[in-house]
Amino acid sequence: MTASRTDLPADATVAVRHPDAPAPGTVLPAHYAHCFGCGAAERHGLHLAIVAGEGVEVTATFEVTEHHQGAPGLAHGGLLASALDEILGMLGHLTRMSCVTARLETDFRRPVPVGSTLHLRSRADGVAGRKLYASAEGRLGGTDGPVAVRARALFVQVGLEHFAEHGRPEDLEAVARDPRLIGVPDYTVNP
Ligand SMILES: CCCCCCCC(=O)SCCNC(=O)CCNC(=O)[C@H](O)C(C)(C)COP(=O)(O)OP(=O)(O)OC[C@H]1O[C@@H](n2cnc3c(N)ncnc32)[C@H](O)[C@@H]1OP(=O)(O)O
Repeated sequence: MTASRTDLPADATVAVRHPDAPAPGTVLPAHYAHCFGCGAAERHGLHLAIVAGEGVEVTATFEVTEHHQGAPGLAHGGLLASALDEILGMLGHLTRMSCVTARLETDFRRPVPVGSTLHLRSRADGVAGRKLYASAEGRLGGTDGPVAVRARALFVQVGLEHFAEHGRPEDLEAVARDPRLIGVPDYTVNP
């Protein structure tokens, strides 16, 4: 099989849970109130409530509704990838790395019907310099249910200037006025 750009490199080390990471079972704060994946203020968002697990692992449940359709009665694949991206990105809460998705590889194994509950789980597979490698899955109906979607991802650690330089000015100004819109702790910026 051809090597993938999300394969763990030989120099990768184990991802370490930050000593100040929220305890297992804690619902993690949204990293941004208007985030499509986890923000409560985003009316059209997924509103994922993501829970810290043991080690560098998080979980969430995603209720698939008629607003998530791609084909009649079935979830849209891009939207499922968004849910996986979100639960993968939230691993940064546990490692205290401010990361953005560089690569996301998704396998769609089964159709996901409207009305189903997708049980999402992600975990960090390793770290190499600024790169965090992680994988995630979504199971239908229960944590032991059949795997419907699976993803592997590479996140790259960025400094706060990434957001300051590239974000839309009015949104950055809104955050400056109300810092509570950002729900991340003090991240480690330089590894
Ligand atoms: C708080 C976080 C919450 C997360 C919320 C959910 C996640 C998201 O939706 S994030 C939004 C979507 N993602 C983005 O907008 C990111 C857009 N991309 C970028 O800004 C840049 O390409 C970025 C930051 C990823 C990398 O750029 P840059 O900082 O210049 O680093 P660069 O030197 O190119 O790459 C660093 C390393 O990653 C590797 N890399 C970068 N992109 C990729 C890729 N697509 N595939 C494989 N490897 C890659 C590089 O090869 C390099 O490896 P090495 O260190 O071994 O040489």
